[in-house]
Amino acid sequence: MLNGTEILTTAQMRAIETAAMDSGAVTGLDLMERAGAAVAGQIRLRWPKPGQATVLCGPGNNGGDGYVIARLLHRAGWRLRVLGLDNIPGPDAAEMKRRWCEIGPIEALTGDALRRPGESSDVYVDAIFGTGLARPPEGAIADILRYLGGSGGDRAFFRERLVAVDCPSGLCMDSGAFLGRRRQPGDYDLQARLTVAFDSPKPGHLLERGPESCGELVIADIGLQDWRIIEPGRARSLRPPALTAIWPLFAIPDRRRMGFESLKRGAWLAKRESRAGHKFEHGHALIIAGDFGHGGAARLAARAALRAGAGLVTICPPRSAMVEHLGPPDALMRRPVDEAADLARILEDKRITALCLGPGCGVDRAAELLPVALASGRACLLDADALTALAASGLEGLHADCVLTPHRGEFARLFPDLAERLAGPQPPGPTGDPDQQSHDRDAYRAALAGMHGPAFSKIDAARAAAGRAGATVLLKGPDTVIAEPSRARAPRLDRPGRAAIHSAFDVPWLATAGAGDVLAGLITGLLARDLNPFSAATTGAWLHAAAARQAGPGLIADDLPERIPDVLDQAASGAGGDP
Ligand SMILES: NC(=O)C1=CN([C@@H]2O[C@H](COP(=O)(O)OP(=O)(O)OC[C@H]3O[C@@H](n4cnc5c(N)ncnc54)[C@H](O)[C@@H]3O)[C@@H](O)[C@H]2O)[C@@H](O)CC1
Ligand SMILES: Nc1ncnc2c1ncn2[C@@H]1O[C@H](COP(=O)(O)OP(=O)(O)O)[C@@H](O)[C@H]1O
Ligand SMILES: [K+]
Repeated sequence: MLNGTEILTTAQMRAIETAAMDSGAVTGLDLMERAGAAVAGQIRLRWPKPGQATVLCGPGNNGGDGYVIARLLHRAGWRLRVLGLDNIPGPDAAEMKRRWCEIGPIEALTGDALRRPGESSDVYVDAIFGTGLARPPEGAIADILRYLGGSGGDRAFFRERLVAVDCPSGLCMDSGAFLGRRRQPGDYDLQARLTVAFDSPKPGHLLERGPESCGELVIADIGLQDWRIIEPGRARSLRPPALTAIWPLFAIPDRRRMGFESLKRGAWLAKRESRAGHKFEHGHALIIAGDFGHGGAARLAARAALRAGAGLVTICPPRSAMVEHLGPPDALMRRPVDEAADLARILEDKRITALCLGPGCGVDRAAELLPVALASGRACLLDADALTALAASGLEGLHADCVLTPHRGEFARLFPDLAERLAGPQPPGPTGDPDQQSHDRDAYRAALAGMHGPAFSKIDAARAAAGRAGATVLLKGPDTVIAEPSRARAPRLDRPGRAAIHSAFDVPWLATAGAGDVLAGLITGLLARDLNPFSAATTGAWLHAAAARQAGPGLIADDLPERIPDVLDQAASGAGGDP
């Protein structure tokens, strides 16, 4: 299991490489040789018997890596076909290309060459584009990428044989979107068996289409440690399905420290054990429930808040629905809340440290109670109906101790413009595929021409939302992103708050009714225990997925809180890994 570590944006990665090269301690050629050697080594590990490899080299340094890989595989006894472009790449890639040319020929990088009958290879190395992808692939290269993605009917063939250098080409490493393609899974998206990335994962390896497209992800050390901090003992190889990590991410390259922050979960647990504290020292969480017949969601949240270690948890349905909450757990307290004044009265008790509003609440009731909840200044977890109410009120009254936990639909209600950007860039035409939309081809090309740089990512969206809300935002999904507002006194665009990705692609059974309510309860319990909003949200996301992992397929939301003790036990003993 992978422990929490840093991810780097492509800009940060470039900053580190530049710092390393500027120091004079390492050259670009050295780095390229190491990168190529890492990929060739991983290939030889998986295919111990030398076979035939086709290496596809693009116009930049990613292609340079490809020429190194070809040379090293050739030296190891492989038969090589190298397809490349007739361009003059940067000096390092040009030198690697020259060294390959002393060994063998370069064929033109065209679909026809790739498709030539009788030229089947055991391994195809995709060294076309890496971090330098600046716009959607077009023309012959787009054709090649579609072919590798199975447009010739060979999807399974390439999925077994494709090794991507740094990333599958066309994937935007800052967002996990295929540039110029639909954000949803598309036909012929590249799917590699293995991706070898350098130094650190990038957001695109973990978000959206990245995990599926990359296949097994190996992070190769190319000796850039001195220009960043590496957490001791960190795992360096991972399979996306096994990812459970929290990945703090900072936007500002800082050569001394790239911003890793251990969540110190072990220490946090130990602190709890060592406190000879009264139950109130572990906080008191209030869970607002809805009308009769809708109490299940709030009860799931309440159970989760108890399991997360809140000292006390009180559920607050309307008086008419109290009877629905008379069953277990007996640890749960019950108090009726019919209207805002009732809630205000309960909140006069200063020992109440956090509230959860939204699950099963009903939009009208959430709208009525929201102002009192927010005005109380208590830590507030807002989910489900509270988010709908919040969207209608224009985010009014939010403060820094609030955590919003929208899924995509709720996010779109709260931040329609951000959701729209996140759904794009959408090339014109119903399918967005120029081959299927020939009448729209000109418009498509015009749109592509205007596209530069990384696509707007889920991290960008969550960060912008957190900045706007002045609160922590957890945007749900298999690639949950958590962002906090800027902690700078005056919010600065170039200094956003922390962000983390929590990857749960390996537990698709978590997408089940009520799972979100449990997450809301876990985070509320942690808020009640005085974790700061960002830590509560990241820790809650981790606990949630870890519980789902333990429960396995067949999970229903009710199972999740019951798994928490085992998850905590394993985390405390180190067996479950420190997220
Ligand atoms: N910078 C370094 O020192 C190192 C870089 N390495 C490799 O270098 C890669 C980054 O290299 P580059 O920055 O040269 O970038 P890439 O090789 O990823 O691609 C950049 C080139 O492709 C062109 N390009 C971008 N999008 C295009 C499109 N849609 N259609 C046609 N051409 C397009 C650019 O104009 C540029 O010529 C990394 O991913 C990694 O594989 C490694 O060798 C390690 C060391
Ligand atoms: N494919 C998936 N794999 C893993 N986790 C997922 C997946 N889809 C959704 N989730 C997680 O499941 C939970 C579902 O929450 P939500 O959408 O609010 O559902 P509900 O309202 O039914 O509880 C969230 O924590 C989300 O991150
Ligand atoms: K690549």
